[in-house]
Amino acid sequence: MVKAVVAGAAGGIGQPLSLLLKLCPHVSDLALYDVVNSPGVATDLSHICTTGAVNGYLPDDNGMQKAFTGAGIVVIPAGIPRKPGMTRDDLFKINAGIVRDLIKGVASYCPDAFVLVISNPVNSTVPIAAQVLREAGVFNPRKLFGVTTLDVVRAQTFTAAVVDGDAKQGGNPESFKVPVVGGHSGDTIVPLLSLAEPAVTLTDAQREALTHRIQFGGDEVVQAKNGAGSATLSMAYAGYRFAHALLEAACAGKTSVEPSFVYLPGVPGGEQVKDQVGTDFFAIPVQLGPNGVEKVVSPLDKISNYEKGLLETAIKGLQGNIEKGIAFHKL
Ligand SMILES: NC(=O)C1=CN([C@@H]2O[C@H](COP(=O)(O)OP(=O)(O)OC[C@H]3O[C@@H](n4cnc5c(N)ncnc54)[C@H](O)[C@@H]3O)[C@@H](O)[C@H]2O)C=CC1
Ligand SMILES: O=C([O-])CC(=O)C(=O)O
Repeated sequence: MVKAVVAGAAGGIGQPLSLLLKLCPHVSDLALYDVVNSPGVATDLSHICTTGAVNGYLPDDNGMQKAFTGAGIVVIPAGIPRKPGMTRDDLFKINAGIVRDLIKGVASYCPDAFVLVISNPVNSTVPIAAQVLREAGVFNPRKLFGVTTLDVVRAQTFTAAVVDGDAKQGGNPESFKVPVVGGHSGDTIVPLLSLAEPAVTLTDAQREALTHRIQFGGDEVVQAKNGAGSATLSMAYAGYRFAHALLEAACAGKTSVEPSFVYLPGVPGGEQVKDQVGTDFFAIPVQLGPNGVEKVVSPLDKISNYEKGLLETAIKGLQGNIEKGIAFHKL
């Protein structure tokens, strides 16, 4: 069992994600850190009759140090969300500094923890996190993850919705596995529908519409919430799903393969993918083990020509986002 930290725990994602972690059998101790309201959220959750203490911390009185010390996993959904008309990159100005400061805390107080970055723009905040950890001499690329699971969840759900009604193709979202690679914003998101399991048969028009819906699923929620933020509940589910898979591997020896945005040169099998895509950071299926990334399980040799085109576009956008993150915290 491990101590888990949620940084940004009082927010729209942080609260339901903390609830799910309170139910997780691998979490012995839940530390909720935020600049506001975390003690209240912690007290509320502490009445739930699952084992494991819950404590809330604010920045004063060395709250970050108390929250982070001894953590085995730190999940970071801290920072501002989008409003209609904004891109994820528009969040960089504020969220870059928030992530940098939280990762400094990780480096000082729990350098061995798994670090799961949810805060947007993920394509840039993960490179920032890597830079801060590297500067502190504690960067372990096998333990740093940009959480892209919501793209995978959407790919499952939306694919099932398209094939629903076709008895041969199923229609139960939970039965689908669709790898999603690249980054986490618009056309840097590359769903690999040709590798869906079970296989799905789509017309060209269906494939294009489905790809677009997965790439811009975040915008769908931002528009529907109409100024009240972006995806929170589906993100809490996705963040928990990834954290749970990692803790199953770390605490119960049950490995699984999940896509995540990782530092390619630092993970086993990552160099070959870097040779193909040219970027240092990339979302790719990775096998999870007790120490984090065991190895990359790349599907890139098997993708369709249509997906090769998507990948080319994705790489162009991704490169700039990564460079922006690196430039923000130059060593
Ligand atoms: N990776 C992904 O797939 C997704 C990422 N996101 C991103 O997650 C982030 C959070 O979204 P929401 O929860 O909806 O926002 P929110 O505004 O509801 O919550 C953010 C929380 O972070 C806290 N916070 C701000 N500065 C902090 C600091 N320095 N230390 C600790 N906590 C701090 C705030 O007080 C607030 O409670 C956004 O950047 C959003 O774009 C959202 C959905 C999906
Ligand atoms: O769209 C946003 O800003 C939040 C997000 O990353 C998502 O829902 O995928």
